[in-house]
Amino acid sequence: MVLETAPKLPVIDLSREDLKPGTSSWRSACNDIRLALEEYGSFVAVYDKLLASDFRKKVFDALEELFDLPQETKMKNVNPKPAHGYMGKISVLPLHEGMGIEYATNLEECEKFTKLMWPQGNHQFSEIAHTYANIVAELQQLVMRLLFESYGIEKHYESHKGSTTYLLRFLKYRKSQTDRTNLAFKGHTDKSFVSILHSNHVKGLELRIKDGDQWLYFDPSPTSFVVIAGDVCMAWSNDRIQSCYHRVIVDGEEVRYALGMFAFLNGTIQTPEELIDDEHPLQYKPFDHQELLRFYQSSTAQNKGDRNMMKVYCGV
Ligand SMILES: O=C(O)CCC(=O)C(=O)O
Ligand SMILES: [Fe+2]
Repeated sequence: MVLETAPKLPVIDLSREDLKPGTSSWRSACNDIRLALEEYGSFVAVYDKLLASDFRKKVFDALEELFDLPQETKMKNVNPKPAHGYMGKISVLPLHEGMGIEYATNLEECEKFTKLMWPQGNHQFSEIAHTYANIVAELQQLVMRLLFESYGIEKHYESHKGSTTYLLRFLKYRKSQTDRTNLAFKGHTDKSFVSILHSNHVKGLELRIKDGDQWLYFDPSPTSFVVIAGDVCMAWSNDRIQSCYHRVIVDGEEVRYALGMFAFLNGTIQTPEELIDDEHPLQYKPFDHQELLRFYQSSTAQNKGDRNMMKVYCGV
């Protein structure tokens, strides 16, 4: 149950004109982001870049058009990595359908996906997916830059940015006519470094803050993006940041459309030495993100849900 008295997620405005390196608003954004991620594993970023030229409406119209395609077409979105390709009626989540474009900041990848869905072509869709992916990648990079700077490790930021790739997922949720459950996406932590979620006006995303047993609900708005720390960020940060446990509930009759941008890293991931000290002894050995995904994939359903999976995989 979501308690009426539940605290709200921190909200951080990243659209401000004066948010420039070296300014006091930049320094306070650095601080706010680190505190939010350390205390909540998540925050709401206010970012207005979808609003220009009615672009946000085009995004959700495109999602509707995509999910209206026949089931056998959507099932052509195949990717062996976990939660990268089509998930839907074939999965154990009857209320949830998802599709994904890996490396979505590249136009060719968006075109490849579009060609699978619309062999006759749909130039507009690939443009929209590509533009959306790049807007949200820019937001993710801003968040990372602020976070690295607040830890005093800005010298590592460019290489981090250079090794980041993005999976864009399109999500649709609706109330089931037959099932009694309203749990559309069961509680989990993401295997990404960070994830950025955006949805239409329909509520559903709930998040649990560190060590708490209360669910906080997210109230969507056209300029709100939920930034969620994934398990990889938790290991990288030496447990300073806890990955955020979250789920999706569908209650009403309205269809919920959402988009998730998941950041993954190439190459070996290790905790920067600046984040290791007497108070924070090293918790995780260096690891590879793709191998972590394979480990996750080969785990039993029970281990997949284990909050200690990172410790089992690469704990010191
Ligand atoms: O639909 C959402 O807002 C959340 C989706 C999600 O948690 C995921 O795809 O990992
Ligand atoms: Fe998730």
